[in-house]
Amino acid sequence: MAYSERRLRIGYALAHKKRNSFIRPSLVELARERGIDLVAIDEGRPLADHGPFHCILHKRYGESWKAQLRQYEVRNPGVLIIDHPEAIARLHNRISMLQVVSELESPPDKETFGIPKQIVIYDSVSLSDSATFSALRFPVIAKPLVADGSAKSHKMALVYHPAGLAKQKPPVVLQEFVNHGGVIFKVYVVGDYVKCVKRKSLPDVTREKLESSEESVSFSQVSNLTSVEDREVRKYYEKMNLDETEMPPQDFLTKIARGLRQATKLHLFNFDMIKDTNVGNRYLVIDINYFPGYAKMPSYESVFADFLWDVVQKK
Ligand SMILES: Nc1ncnc2c1ncn2[C@@H]1O[C@H](COP(=O)(O)OP(=O)(O)OP(=O)(O)O)[C@@H](O)[C@H]1O
Ligand SMILES: O=P(O)(O)O[C@H]1[C@H](O)[C@@H](O)[C@H](OP(=O)(O)O)[C@@H](OP(=O)(O)O)[C@H]1O
Ligand SMILES: [Mg+2]
Ligand SMILES: [Mg+2]
Repeated sequence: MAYSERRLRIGYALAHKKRNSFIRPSLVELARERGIDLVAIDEGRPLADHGPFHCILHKRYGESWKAQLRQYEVRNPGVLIIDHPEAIARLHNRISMLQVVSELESPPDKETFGIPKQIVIYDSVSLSDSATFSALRFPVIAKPLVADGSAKSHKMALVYHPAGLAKQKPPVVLQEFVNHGGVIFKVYVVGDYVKCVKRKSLPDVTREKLESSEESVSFSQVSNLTSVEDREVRKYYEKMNLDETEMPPQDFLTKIARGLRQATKLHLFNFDMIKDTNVGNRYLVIDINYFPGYAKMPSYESVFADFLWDVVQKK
């Protein structure tokens, strides 16, 4: 790629934790060498007092912030907002998030994709009414409906039996648990760039396990776990070899990523995918996250420098 004399000014508005994990010196330096200046947007001052920017990267919420972005765009029609709050909001609800996947056409390839069967429950009365969840097979995962990045929104439970539902807090999504060999594929999307990595996931649930287990078990952010306390689970991971798990084909992932990008109008997200062990070559998307932990992606610095340069040129 030819980098001209032109320099790009990219403003970023990120919460403290995100800023620390994403805006690393290695990113700032590589971007600078390639003619891109990454400039912090100070939360304590109005956005209008900042700039000018070619592009604004952000993961910040709230009505005031949304209004400021709208106003900034009106006053600076050349600025590129990555991404628009209305588009991001779709990922803050675990039903609308996966609805996008269901609307995509699964390619007539060897591999197919979809989402697990799920329902949403808004009140405690329905949680104790077996008619509500008669269409679901247990175990299920109870996930908070809201997925806004808060610690609460990551708190889940693997519910083995209907009796375990009483403890769950509506509004909650009940999603069928699908055995997938304990490996999850995290597919990072940065514009046209698509990179898949493997991570540890929840272990498969055998029939014996289902019969002998208590009603439910709580967990949070399994794929980011650094230590595992449960002895049985630890043994499962020791036996499982992540390296031996075959990656889904890149062109298959690229097609899904492109479909999701077009449908959501988002540039920066990742999606979690599992492979159903009971159905050959059937993949299920279970989660989509806006602006995920990109620094865990190999060479994220150059991927972002290329992306920012290209996306501003296209505007
Ligand atoms: N339907 C499912 N079948 C099997 N395992 C699942 C299913 N849904 C979720 N999991 C497991 O639970 C984990 C957490 O679920 P999910 O990804 O929806 O939560 P999250 O808190 O939004 O995660 P993230 O940290 O990626 O935002 C997954 O990484 C996977 O290991
Ligand atoms: O990259 P993966 O493994 O998918 O996990 C990410 C979550 O999905 C993101 O939601 C986290 O970012 P936020 O804490 O800003 O929501 C993000 O936090 P990070 O950027 O601080 O690493 C990660 O935990
Ligand atoms: Mg996830
Ligand atoms: Mg998520």
